[in-house]
Amino acid sequence: MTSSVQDLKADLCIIGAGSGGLSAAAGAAQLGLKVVLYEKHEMGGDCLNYGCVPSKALLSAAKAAAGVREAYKYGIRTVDPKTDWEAVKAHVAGAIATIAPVDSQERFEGLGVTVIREAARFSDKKTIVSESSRTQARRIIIATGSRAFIPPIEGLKDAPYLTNETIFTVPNLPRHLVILGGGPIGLEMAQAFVRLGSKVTVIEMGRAMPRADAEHAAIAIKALREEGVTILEQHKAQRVSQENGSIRVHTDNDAAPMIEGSHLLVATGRRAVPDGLDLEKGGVEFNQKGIVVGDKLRSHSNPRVWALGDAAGMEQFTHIAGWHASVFTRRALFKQGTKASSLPVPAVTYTSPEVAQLGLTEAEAIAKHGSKVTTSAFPFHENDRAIAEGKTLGECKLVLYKGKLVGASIVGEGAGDILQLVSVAMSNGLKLTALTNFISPYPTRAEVVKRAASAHFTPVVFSKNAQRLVGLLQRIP
Ligand SMILES: Cc1cc2nc3c(=O)[nH]c(=O)nc-3n(C[C@H](O)[C@H](O)[C@H](O)COP(=O)(O)OP(=O)(O)OC[C@H]3O[C@@H](n4cnc5c(N)ncnc54)[C@H](O)[C@@H]3O)c2cc1C
Ligand SMILES: NC(=O)c1ccc[n+]([C@@H]2O[C@H](COP(=O)([O-])OP(=O)(O)OC[C@H]3O[C@@H](n4cnc5c(N)ncnc54)[C@H](O)[C@@H]3O)[C@@H](O)[C@H]2O)c1
Repeated sequence: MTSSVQDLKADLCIIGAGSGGLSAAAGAAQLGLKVVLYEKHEMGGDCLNYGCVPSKALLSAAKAAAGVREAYKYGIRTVDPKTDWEAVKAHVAGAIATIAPVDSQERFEGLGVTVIREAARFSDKKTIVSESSRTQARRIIIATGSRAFIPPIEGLKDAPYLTNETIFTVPNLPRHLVILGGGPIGLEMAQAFVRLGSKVTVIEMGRAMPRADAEHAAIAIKALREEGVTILEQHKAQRVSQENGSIRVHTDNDAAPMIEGSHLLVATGRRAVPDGLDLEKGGVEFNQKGIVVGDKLRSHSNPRVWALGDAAGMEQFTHIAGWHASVFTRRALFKQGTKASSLPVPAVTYTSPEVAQLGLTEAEAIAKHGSKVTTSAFPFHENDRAIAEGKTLGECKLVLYKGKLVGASIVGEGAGDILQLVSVAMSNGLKLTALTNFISPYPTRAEVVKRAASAHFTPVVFSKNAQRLVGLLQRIP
């Protein structure tokens, strides 16, 4: 520590200026609290710099290429698209640069937040220190995110592997990208690169998209395979070796015991990393998932401390980090009883087709509630907008327990946007009838939600009893 250490007092000290930390800082500062925010790297964290934004920007470039390839289906003649990798990277960088001001130091200083661009750590239970500062705070938020988990596979650490921090700036478009992991990162990147012209092989030790509805995941996986992605399920990577500039991944499955590629992307999950935080000095308990907090997001061992986003060891999404900031604000500042589990969690994998999940999957609902679980579904191939646009692959499936919504899964074009309708209904405890009792503009894809909900009532609405009732009512003049 330098001799000129700045002593600060704060209502709230936040470590990490990613989605969770920034949302909490903006809320608290605008409510009049004195906030000190530490960030050791880039403002905006993973989502802006190495996660959601670059991945969705890359996917959009890839979708443009796919659109050109598909144009003939609509009567449009084109030539085969060519990828200018430098220009694609410029598009990705441009998206980051356009959003960056919203997360910038200047914006947060404008809100009254003291921003310190240094690594922070605990020096005791209520004090955070950095190279040039010491902050005593009434409340402390740990929002330090997560990092790519590199599994202990023989030879991997010595191989020139890529992660989400390097894939978006890789110098040349990979000739053959081998991806370890068939989760959202692996599959989004697989589709992006195959569409941009790389050969792509995904090695997954279990089922690809393991957390999604099994039927809907299968639809998306089939579509990716049809586009040329090789997806090897039930293949566990066991060893990595290098040979004449290429990388070999050796698996435990004789069907494909060795895959050789030009580049290797590791996408085998993400872990919260406490290194450098001196959590023991802060009396903050930590395990391999993250900071030990319950549904209230508050450390059991040091109640002054809260954990938000990926550091809290729950679902790893930007919208969850934002929601955690909201839970903190409601609990700590407004003394409300909101918990992290108060609302159902949406998860969307942005492949084409998208796979969007909310609350329980059908399998999870059956495991939890048993045989009274039913589903009500509607296929995209009966949706007029999908037909008109030639994108009929997909389905909306509502999961019900005793007629009450407990989950939903949608696979298809725009699934993530369409899911929001169900999210509003479920989050606000609306009855299933709420999803039938509105005028849905025609022709929209989101009509599938109304049709799936209506399908649940069809047997009753058009039953013999209903026909009898209508017959009787007709006698009334
Ligand atoms: C490739 C990829 C694609 C993704 N796509 C999506 C998506 O489409 N939708 C979605 O919802 N989620 C997506 N995610 C997940 C999402 O990015 C994370 O869940 C989200 O960024 C978590 O936010 P956070 O605030 O917890 O952490 P982060 O955004 O990681 O921020 C943590 C910050 O803390 C800083 N920090 C750490 N330690 C210290 C310290 N000691 N002192 C000071 N600063 C520190 C870090 O530098 C970092 O800036 C994606 C992730 C990846 C990797
Ligand atoms: N669209 C989105 O919202 C989005 C996109 C990307 C990432 N994310 C977030 O980032 C997190 C991390 O994503 P991820 O895809 O890296 O992790 P993940 O945990 O979702 O998937 C990792 C996959 O790697 C497999 N795997 C692990 N070790 C293996 C081995 N040795 N050989 C073969 N397969 C192996 C696992 O079985 C698993 O299916 C996600 O949980 C998600 O919350 C979200």
